[in-house]
Amino acid sequence: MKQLSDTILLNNGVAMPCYGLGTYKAEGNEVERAVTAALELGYRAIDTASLYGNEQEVGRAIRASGLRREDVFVTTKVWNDDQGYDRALAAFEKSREALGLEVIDLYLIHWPGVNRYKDTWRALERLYEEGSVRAIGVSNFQIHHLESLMNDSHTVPVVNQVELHPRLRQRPLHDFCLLNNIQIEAWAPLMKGKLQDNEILTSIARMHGKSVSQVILRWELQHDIVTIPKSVTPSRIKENSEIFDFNLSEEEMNAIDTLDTGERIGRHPDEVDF
Ligand SMILES: NC(=O)C1=CN([C@@H]2O[C@H](COP(=O)(O)OP(=O)(O)OC[C@H]3O[C@@H](n4cnc5c(N)ncnc54)[C@H](OP(=O)(O)O)[C@@H]3O)[C@@H](O)[C@H]2O)C=CC1
Ligand SMILES: O=C1CO[C@H](CO)[C@@H](O)[C@@H]1O
Repeated sequence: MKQLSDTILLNNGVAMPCYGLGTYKAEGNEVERAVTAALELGYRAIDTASLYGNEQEVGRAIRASGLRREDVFVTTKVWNDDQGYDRALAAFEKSREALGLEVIDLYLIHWPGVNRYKDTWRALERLYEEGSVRAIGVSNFQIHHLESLMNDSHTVPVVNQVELHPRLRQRPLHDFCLLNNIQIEAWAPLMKGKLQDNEILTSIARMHGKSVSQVILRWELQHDIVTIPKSVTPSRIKENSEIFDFNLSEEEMNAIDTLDTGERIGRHPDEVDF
């Protein structure tokens, strides 16, 4: 059975924890306390972005944790306003400074946007080649964005972080990523709490003496999806991480798979023109 500290091997050989903490809409002391609590509980990956305005607090909590730098996997992202070669390099310096970390583990293009993600990708490749980041990837990329990027570049993204939860399984995109050795990572893995009353989930949760959130996160892990639930509530930070002591049966996995309606809570990447 997987453990909280377990990692998956990315396509460049770097190990990434299969589970971590999201930090969107978590700011100031609240996010600092959440990251501290998570690291104390054994979380080893933290997801942030320049957009979230919390890199300083996230970095401070990581640096104060007493953990060795190599034991915490830090992801941040270049926002849409900073797409393009020069702007992305400058944005990276700001993120690195805000986090107070010399090397970032994973740097992602936050959204594909329209035309500039290839220039942004060249900037990320440079950061990777010079050792400022240990891995580079993308977020919210559709199959056609990935194909277009890979046709143009010798570097395959290690990760594609996309909206994914039982209502949005992302099967074709996940299959494409599996074929191309790109790790899928789920954002809004709990659909921001919207599935708490779902009957299939509540009945499976009851069977295992677990919560609906724990069942959803376990379903993601068993589908080999990296998951990063966000919470600033200490009891939920703990609850979400207690998913390494039970197994969903094939039948239960299939039952949760039937919840896929394609419903999104975020924007569709093809409808967003930044
Ligand atoms: N690349 C991208 O474009 C995006 C990336 N992300 C990343 O993914 C992370 C996770 O996604 P996010 O959008 O935050 O949504 P999540 O699905 O993780 O849901 C977070 C919400 O659920 C609540 N919650 C957490 N745990 C529980 C629980 N056990 N029971 C009930 N409610 C719970 C939280 O409340 P509370 O905090 O009050 O406890 C919060 O309101 C983000 O934080 C961010 O790091 C997110 C969106 C887009
Ligand atoms: O990372 C993010 C946080 O959530 C936002 C809205 O849900 C997204 O647009 C953004 O990409």
